[in-house]
Amino acid sequence: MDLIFGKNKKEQLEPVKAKVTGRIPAWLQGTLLRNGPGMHTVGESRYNHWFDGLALLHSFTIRDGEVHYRSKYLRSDTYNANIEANRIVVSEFGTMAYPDPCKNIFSKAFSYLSHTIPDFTDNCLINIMKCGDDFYATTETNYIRKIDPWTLETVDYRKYVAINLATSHPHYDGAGDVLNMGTSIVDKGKTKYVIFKIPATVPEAKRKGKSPLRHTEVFCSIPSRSLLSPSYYHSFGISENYIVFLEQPFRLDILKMATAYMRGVSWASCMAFHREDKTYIHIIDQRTRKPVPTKFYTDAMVVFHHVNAYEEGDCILFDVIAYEDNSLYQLFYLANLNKDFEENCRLTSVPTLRRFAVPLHVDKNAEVGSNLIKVASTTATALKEKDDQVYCQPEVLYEGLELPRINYAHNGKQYRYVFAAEVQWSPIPTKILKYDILTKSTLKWSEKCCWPAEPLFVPAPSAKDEDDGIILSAIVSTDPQKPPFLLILDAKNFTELARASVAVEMHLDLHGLFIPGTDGGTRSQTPAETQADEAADSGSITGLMAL
Ligand SMILES: CC1=C(/C=C/C(C)=C/C=C/C(C)=C/C=O)C(C)(C)CCC1
Ligand SMILES: [Fe+2]
Repeated sequence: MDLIFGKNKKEQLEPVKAKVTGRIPAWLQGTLLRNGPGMHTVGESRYNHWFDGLALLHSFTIRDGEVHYRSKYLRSDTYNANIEANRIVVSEFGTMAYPDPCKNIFSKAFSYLSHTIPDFTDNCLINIMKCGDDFYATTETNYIRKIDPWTLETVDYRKYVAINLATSHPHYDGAGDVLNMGTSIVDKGKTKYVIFKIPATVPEAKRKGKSPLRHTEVFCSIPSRSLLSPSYYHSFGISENYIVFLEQPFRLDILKMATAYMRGVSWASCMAFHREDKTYIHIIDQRTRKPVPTKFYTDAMVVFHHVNAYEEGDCILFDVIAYEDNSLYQLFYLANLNKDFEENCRLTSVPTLRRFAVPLHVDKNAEVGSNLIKVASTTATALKEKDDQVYCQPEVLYEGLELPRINYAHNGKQYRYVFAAEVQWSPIPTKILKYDILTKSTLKWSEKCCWPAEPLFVPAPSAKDEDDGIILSAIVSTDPQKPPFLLILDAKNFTELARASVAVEMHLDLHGLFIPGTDGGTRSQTPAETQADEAADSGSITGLMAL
């Protein structure tokens, strides 16, 4: 297990050709670009948690049935400072670090001393976001990093919107505009959740060569129930007209965070799950940009991933992967992910796919205790309570899955299939599955000693059905005889179409995206082109030039 989790991975800067077996569909052309932690020790110092690892981007470029692989560490300030000091000098989720006192290399570190809420890491290890023509590596702090082979420019969200944390799971609308949300901790003492929009394109006259990020606008904000302990969240949901945000009782303690550096404790130790509290369900109307005033709530739970949300009849249905507690984050301490991990790494609650139903119009005269959900497609309930609150109870659809993906063309709309990794009592996936919400049946893929990453759906060009397309997943193995490979499954029947094996040490990644097209990855931007882009402040890049 240490091989998969704790070991530093070498970057593969030159593209290496994969050995393809089977047949890759001719229409599948593009680059699968993914992100995840790849370096867990620097010099003699080691990170405590798997989510602390330095971001390693990797990509599979598929063209005319051939696949090329490459990988590169994100040249963040954090990476550069660590490498230069030859030890960890920037704090991460589970590791508190101190700047190198001998070298004035890293200004971020020094602002720890002068701000109540310290400057966070720019080690963007979780996901990739597309913004207009640009791609960014993302994490959960205020930093995103434009991925460009020459500049690897850092972008501080705070230049455009007042937030200290942001999710690494933005949504996209039909026009490609980005919708994301973050938490503003220090805005005049009013802790709030901020939903913001970054347009994909800006009319030339307004753009003046500037990045679309300059046109970021606050869409709506929601005050935190508690000023000093806002909710932690990893994603949110959107339907055609609404946004779903869960204010869960898994919270950050701002006072603890402000003193963490002095006390020598990690950010993770400033988070706590309050099982005695409720989970508040905020529904924001995208047309009015205002929250629906009714107070909806459910029992305490921990959600990292929203799957989808859509409107049906007079209610909004939304699906999430939920836990009874926060044991997931506890299990990814590297000390647990060793040879005894089967014993050490048991989740105390299995992640379950739960469907919630929230009534959009609450009849003031409805009887207390009555179920306000009238749609026949779900057994989820929403009970009217005496103080006009509504208590929502979910329908459990499936037990034992994480890292959900859908056909994104169905995001916000009625949908049928969830692609995910199967996990039971251990957080590490051993199977990929397709769950059919309509028939409640599953299809699975697994192979001995194989550890699959999040399965990503790519639609076929002339797709008619929701599952007309393929599934891509990067697989690492614990069998030294079996090199890692990109698995390509037919999304309809889950049969293997092809695999592309590469003789490299591959890391287990977290999230990513597929960039369709034939130009990705083969052409590198020349320094002159980059300079021209930079001058225009647009920095357009395509495909694998991102690495
Ligand atoms: C550094 C930092 C944070 C980092 C959180 C991370 C890195 C979370 C990763 C989550 C993943 C990978 C979840 C997968 O499902 C916090 C807690 C926001 C608090 C502020 C400082
Ligand atoms: Fe995630």
